[in-house]
Amino acid sequence: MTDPVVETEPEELAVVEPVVEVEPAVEIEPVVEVESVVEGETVALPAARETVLKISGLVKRFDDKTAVAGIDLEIEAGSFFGIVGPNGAGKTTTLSMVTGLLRPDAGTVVVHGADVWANPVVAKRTMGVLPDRLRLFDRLTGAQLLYYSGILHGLEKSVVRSRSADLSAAFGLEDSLDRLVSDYSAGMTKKIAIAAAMIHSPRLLVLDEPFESVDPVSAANVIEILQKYVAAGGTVVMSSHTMNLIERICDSVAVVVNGAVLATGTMAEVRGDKSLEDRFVELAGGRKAAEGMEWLHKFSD
Ligand SMILES: Nc1ncnc2c1ncn2[C@@H]1O[C@H](COP(=O)(O)OP(=O)(O)OP(=O)(O)O)[C@@H](O)[C@H]1O
Repeated sequence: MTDPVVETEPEELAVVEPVVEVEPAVEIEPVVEVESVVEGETVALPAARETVLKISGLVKRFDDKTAVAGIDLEIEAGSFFGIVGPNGAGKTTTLSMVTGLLRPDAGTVVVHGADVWANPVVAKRTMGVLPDRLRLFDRLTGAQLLYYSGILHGLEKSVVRSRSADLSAAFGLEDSLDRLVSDYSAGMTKKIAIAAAMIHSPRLLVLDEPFESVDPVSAANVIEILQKYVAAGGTVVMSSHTMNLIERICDSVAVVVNGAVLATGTMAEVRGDKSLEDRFVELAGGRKAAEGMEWLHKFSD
């Protein structure tokens, strides 16, 4: 098969004035105040926020292994939602079914009213996805990957160019846009993949382990971009093993163990009076004592 020919103008991209602000997502009112009369007094009540993502009865089996055993979650617009769980808990399997990459055995996923499996074109239009294991077209340059991502989402070329410039500046990738993505470091690959997921300003970003391999300075940068996106009404759903990071940046969380949600709610509700890490370890079945490894303490030479 011949390599795809992509029309990009990297030189032009490089000279565009970089703007660090990422364009805000599709505008959604973050919190709506409504007037309500209670016993003669007028008080402001927060209106119910729109549900962006509704996961109902999601199940996935691989032969005799049940990876996801009936997950229900409802995520509101403007949430920064973290999914945490031990290795093999079913986080990636769940997010793959949410984003239309893996067909569920049972259950439904509805994104902004559109069923991901019954109405995939509409549902996927409102989503930006950072998949597990970075399934990217890595024989493209960074500029080409951003260009393709924008054009495939139906953006005008001029919009793709200006957003590519904004994103590459915001993610610190301006000097690497002409290099093949396959030659990027793990952290750079993650950043270009997140940038590609954001280029069409989706209402919902689903990010599987977005900060794995990303250095602390870049992570702080990416977090700031995501926080501004959420403040503008966008919604982030991300998985991570890094408890203090999730605790710091997410307002809501779900703890998934053995394919089931053991706790979900606001960060304060799930954490209680503990740290998220202690609560997580408690829900995940406690720490394992490292016994039976005495051979490791007697060196073979
Ligand atoms: N394609 C597959 N074929 C067979 N088993 C699979 C497949 N994908 C996942 N599994 C199994 O499903 C379970 C859940 O895996 P999953 O990758 O969703 O976990 P995870 O919570 O994302 O783990 P980690 O934190 O280690 O990435 C595991 O037992 C895994 O071995």
